[in-house]
Amino acid sequence: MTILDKIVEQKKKEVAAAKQLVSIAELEASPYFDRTPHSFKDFLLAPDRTGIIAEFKRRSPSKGIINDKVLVEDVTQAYATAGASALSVLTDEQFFGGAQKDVTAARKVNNIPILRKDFMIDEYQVLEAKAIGADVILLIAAILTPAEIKHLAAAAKSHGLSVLLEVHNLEELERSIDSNLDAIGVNNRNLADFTVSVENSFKLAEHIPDEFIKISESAISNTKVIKELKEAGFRGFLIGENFMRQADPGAAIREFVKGL
Ligand SMILES: O=C(O)c1ccccc1NCC(=O)[C@H](O)[C@H](O)COP(=O)(O)O
Repeated sequence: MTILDKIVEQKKKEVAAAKQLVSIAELEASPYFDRTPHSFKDFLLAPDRTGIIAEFKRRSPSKGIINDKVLVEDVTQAYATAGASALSVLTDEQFFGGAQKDVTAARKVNNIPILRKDFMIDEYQVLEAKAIGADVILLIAAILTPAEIKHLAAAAKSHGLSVLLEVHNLEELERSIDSNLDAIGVNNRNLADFTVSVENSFKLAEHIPDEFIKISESAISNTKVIKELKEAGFRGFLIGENFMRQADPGAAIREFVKGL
């Protein structure tokens, strides 16, 4: 069983439990439910921002604890002030040490798009994303069928949320394209064995249709590679560990953007 299988198995249990605890009517009663989300595309294409999607990530299956000493409000505000185009906040607790309340805490102090970073398998989680104040959801092709992607992307759109599809190879990309997607992210981390290679983004770039914003995800640790990715057509750069492993992730992003 791969780590991804384990995460999905756990996620199914969590979603079933959440449905018993919080009804859809209660999610819809959240003060954030009627909020108009920020457009992921608009912020990624804004010339005065960096294209960086800066991630708040306490730990991960591949690295264990990365940083559990910092506050989500402090780090995400520092990310936004440094020029991040969007924030990514992990809400998976078991494997990443995240929480849904982290998104709401980041929402209260930031005015740029927030990606609810989790393993989405059910429409209920899309409603949760809206209720906690997120603007963007992630759909991971490796764990979803084309029909599930279509359904979840349409559900997100109907609530004004942007949709980022994550792929790892050409087969996933070709079977998952859908008109309700806003952006396609190439994950440079193989989620089955955790090996990383930014080459994966360069390899898949030309296969991503132009109507979708191209995003490169994971293992981005220097500004030289961002310049090369931009030349290959990428407009978004999802960076977590490179900032979060520092005692002060805000200082780390400030230093990083000087090199762009
Ligand atoms: O990061 C992991 O170990 C991981 C393991 C299994 C599934 C997903 C995983 N990461 C999710 C991500 O996609 C990254 O958090 C994100 O792209 C940022 O990557 P990085 O800059 O390398 O922290």
